[in-house]
Amino acid sequence: MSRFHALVPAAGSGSRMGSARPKQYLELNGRPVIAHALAALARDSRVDRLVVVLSPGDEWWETCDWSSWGERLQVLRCGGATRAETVLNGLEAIAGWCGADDWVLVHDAARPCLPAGALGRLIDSAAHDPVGGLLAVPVADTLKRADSESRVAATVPRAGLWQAQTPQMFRHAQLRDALRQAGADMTDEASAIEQLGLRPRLVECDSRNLKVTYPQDLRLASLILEHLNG
Ligand SMILES: Nc1ccn([C@@H]2O[C@H](COP(=O)(O)OP(=O)(O)OP(=O)(O)O)[C@@H](O)[C@H]2O)c(=O)n1
Ligand SMILES: C[C@](O)(CO)[C@H](O)COP(=O)(O)O
Repeated sequence: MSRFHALVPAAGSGSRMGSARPKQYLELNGRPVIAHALAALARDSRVDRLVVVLSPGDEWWETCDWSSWGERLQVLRCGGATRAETVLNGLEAIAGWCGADDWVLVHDAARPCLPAGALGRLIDSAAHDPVGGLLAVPVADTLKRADSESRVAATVPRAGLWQAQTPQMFRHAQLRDALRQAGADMTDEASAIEQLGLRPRLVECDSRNLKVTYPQDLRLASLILEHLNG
């Protein structure tokens, strides 16, 4: 039977955050951002192992206390120059024990507020899908395409447009093959799967599952976590 594993790319530098330490290690309601992301995944008992992929030069992981996690949490230091490289390196590294048909849920270290219900819905629906799927949010605002002078060149119809989030859940071997064939600049796993001619399932989530990208996102994440855990 196929198992479920989480793979958390955490080798980014957080350039848009502009902080002294990578954003996944910034303190958020008493613990690092990445600890919230891992805890959200761990809450679903179907998730077997949680694999974190760090940059080889990461100096921050060891400064946090992971002693309560035990062997369910595994740490790899094989992150790459792009998110896609980090994920591919992680998939290659776990190929020794991860079954080809096991499901891998790739989740950003920088998404600390994943609601339990959304994770459950993703696993429930993608596990019965021939391709797999991802959490995403239907676009809510009117969309403008800008010209080079920041003037509106066009209004883009939003019907059918979704914002991709994580987790993104695909079978190990298929995702590894897709990422091997795709360029290193793919910004999500679904893009690589789409390049195989497949159509990942969109599973609706909401804006609580934000990615901490800019400084103001931390305050918002803090409030969301209080609401989720309150
Ligand atoms: N070479 C990289 C780049 C990104 N990531 C991870 O991918 C997730 C989402 O990426 P993003 O928000 O773009 O993170 P950063 O690359 O750190 O941020 P920025 O683009 O602002 O530099 C994060 O968990 C980040 O650590 C990674 O593992 N390896
Ligand atoms: C995978 C992702 O979280 C989906 O929104 C995202 O693509 C991460 O990278 P980005 O460069 O910040 O879009």
